[in-house]
Amino acid sequence: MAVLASAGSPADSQLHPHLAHLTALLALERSHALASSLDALTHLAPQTLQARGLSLLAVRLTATRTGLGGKLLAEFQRDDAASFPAQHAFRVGDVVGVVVGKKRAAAKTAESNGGVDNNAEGVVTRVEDARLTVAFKEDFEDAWEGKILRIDKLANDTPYVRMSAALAAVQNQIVANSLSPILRVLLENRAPTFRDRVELQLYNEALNESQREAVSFALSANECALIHGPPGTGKTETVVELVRQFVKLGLRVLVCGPSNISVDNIVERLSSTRIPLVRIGHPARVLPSVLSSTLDHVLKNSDAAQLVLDMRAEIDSNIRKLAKTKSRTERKQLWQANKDLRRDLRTRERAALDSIVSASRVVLCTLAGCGSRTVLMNAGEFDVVVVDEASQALEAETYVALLRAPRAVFAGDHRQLPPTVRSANANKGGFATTVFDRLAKRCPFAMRMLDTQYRMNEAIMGWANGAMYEGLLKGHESVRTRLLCDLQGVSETDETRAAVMWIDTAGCDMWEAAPADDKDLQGDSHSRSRTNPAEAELVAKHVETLLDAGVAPASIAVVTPYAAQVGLVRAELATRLVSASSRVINPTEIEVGTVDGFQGREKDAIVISLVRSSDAIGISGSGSAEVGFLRDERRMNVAVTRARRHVCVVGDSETMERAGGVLKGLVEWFFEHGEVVSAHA
Ligand SMILES: Nc1ncnc2c1ncn2[C@@H]1O[C@H](COP(=O)(O)OP(=O)(O)OP(=O)(O)O)[C@@H](O)[C@H]1O
Repeated sequence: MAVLASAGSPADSQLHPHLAHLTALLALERSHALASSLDALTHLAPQTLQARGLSLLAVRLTATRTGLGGKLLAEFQRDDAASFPAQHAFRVGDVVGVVVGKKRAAAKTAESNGGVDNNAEGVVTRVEDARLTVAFKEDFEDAWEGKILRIDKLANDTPYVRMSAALAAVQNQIVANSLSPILRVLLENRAPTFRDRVELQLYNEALNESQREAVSFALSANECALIHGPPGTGKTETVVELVRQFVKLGLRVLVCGPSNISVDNIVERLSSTRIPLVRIGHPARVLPSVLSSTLDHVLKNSDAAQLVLDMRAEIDSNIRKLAKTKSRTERKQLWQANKDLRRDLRTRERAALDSIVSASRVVLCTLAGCGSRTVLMNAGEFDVVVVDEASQALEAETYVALLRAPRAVFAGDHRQLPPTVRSANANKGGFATTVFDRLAKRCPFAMRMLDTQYRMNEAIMGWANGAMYEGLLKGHESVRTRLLCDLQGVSETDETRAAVMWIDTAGCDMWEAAPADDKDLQGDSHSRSRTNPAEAELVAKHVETLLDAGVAPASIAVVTPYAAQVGLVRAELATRLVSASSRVINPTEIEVGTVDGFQGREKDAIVISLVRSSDAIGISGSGSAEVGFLRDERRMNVAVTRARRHVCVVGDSETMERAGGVLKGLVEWFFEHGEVVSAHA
């Protein structure tokens, strides 16, 4: 890959085999992720792109302001000032590119974002009916003034660039023999070591025994420790306590997760403590509740902000003058003045940002965010990195964070789904295997499991406990017997009294629909191809029964492994619920999604549509039914453990039993411990 092959890179013979393998897989994944966007942008007609929601045509620059970091905040509207097409897919946080005219220049390679030879890339900060606001690092006003423009949604290449750079940096450390202790454990197969424990003075006295043990154990790790948190066991609570303990010891902590939401969950809980912390990340991409912890916000309220206020005022006054000036020469001068002012502003703000970051005891950002300039400036200054949702993080992206500290704690659950990998070949090569997976397998002694869950009725927990957690999980007494009928306004019915239920389609000829294209066995495309219309009807009927008993729509979610089934269930719910005229329910309040998309979430009632149902067709030579990626036990684990009070599986028990393994066990457990109803009933 480009980064490893660059000047000063090690010779092939010095490449660490595992890093070389990861680098190759990263290249596959990156080109797969960028290819579809690149293809569309360079080969589809502008009108087609607009119809698909990927481009906005015939727009103009209507206003500019100066945002934090000297960024140019540009507002765009359609030339006719009308609303944007309803189907557009532009969202806050998206990376977009602006082109003068209607056509994009032909792509060169996938190396630049989307392959376009245009560097006017920005991040969407606001989406309104007829106005789009985008933040740019550079000035483009003079190029866009008075012109008809086109805005395209681009693939975000930044994470891939940062992962590449991290792998190359680690490789260089190997050559220089300067690997940090945590990287030595990972890449030289050294065993993690632990020091003597010290007595703990907890901030959160409510932590249970296993949470306390996990905190104390992680504090004693010299290189790394794993905190295994099955669903609802208070992983985040534990991580928050751990971070506070690290700070108490005088350490500087970098807290990361693979997604913005994983980071924000911790920011939300940590910000109520008095620890000086800062959340690094584009404000457009963070939860509104944590905005006040973002670097941009802290900067705005710092002393340094005063210094730059005058400069901003001058820029904005130039912008006002520009609106009144007709002279081309004068306009050019004003643009140039603003360019210079913004550059100056950026330099000053950068210095201020760096001083805020270095004064923070705790810095929080995504794993890929650790490769940003702001964090890089502080490289080497962190004592420990804490990675939450580590079992959802690509190994390559984890290295971006691991380069910043000698020691790490990983929290996650390798019994739930791994990170999504789009390229089938990268997946086959093991790109979804996480650092957490590797360490949990190689060094189980470096892991502590949280054993008390605060989410599920005991019957819901039961199957997952046996199948995934060696029976070590306990239900806290506050949740052990919780049912839907205990909720206010919910009446007692067979359904609301049942924690675990199976609506069985066996023998009902409710077959799955033939896949549209079964050739592509890559996870998501494969999943998109399966539906089961009769099952969708049963799901909608069950949801209606729950609503009739008084369960709130927002307390119910439907999950299914197959993306195509999501659409079918939504349509079925809309038809069924809207046609019942006595009901004042908006069917969209009931969340319907894929199992993969619902990881990390929970609801009082979960209805699972299994989809797969076949008789002789699809039975393999071994006699087991072909059930595709439903067989992944981690997917079933995630599906079932989203529920607090009620989980209802709608599916064909015969097909599942023939599939064997975890699915056979699921049927047996539900049939023994739950309410079973035939779809015939
Ligand atoms: N020791 C405890 N005593 C009482 N409640 C607790 C305790 N630890 C966690 N909880 C509660 O359990 C719930 C789940 O906790 P938390 O969000 O930390 O879990 P998690 O493991 O991060 O969840 P997920 O499975 O979604 O990753 C929260 O409502 C939290 O307040």
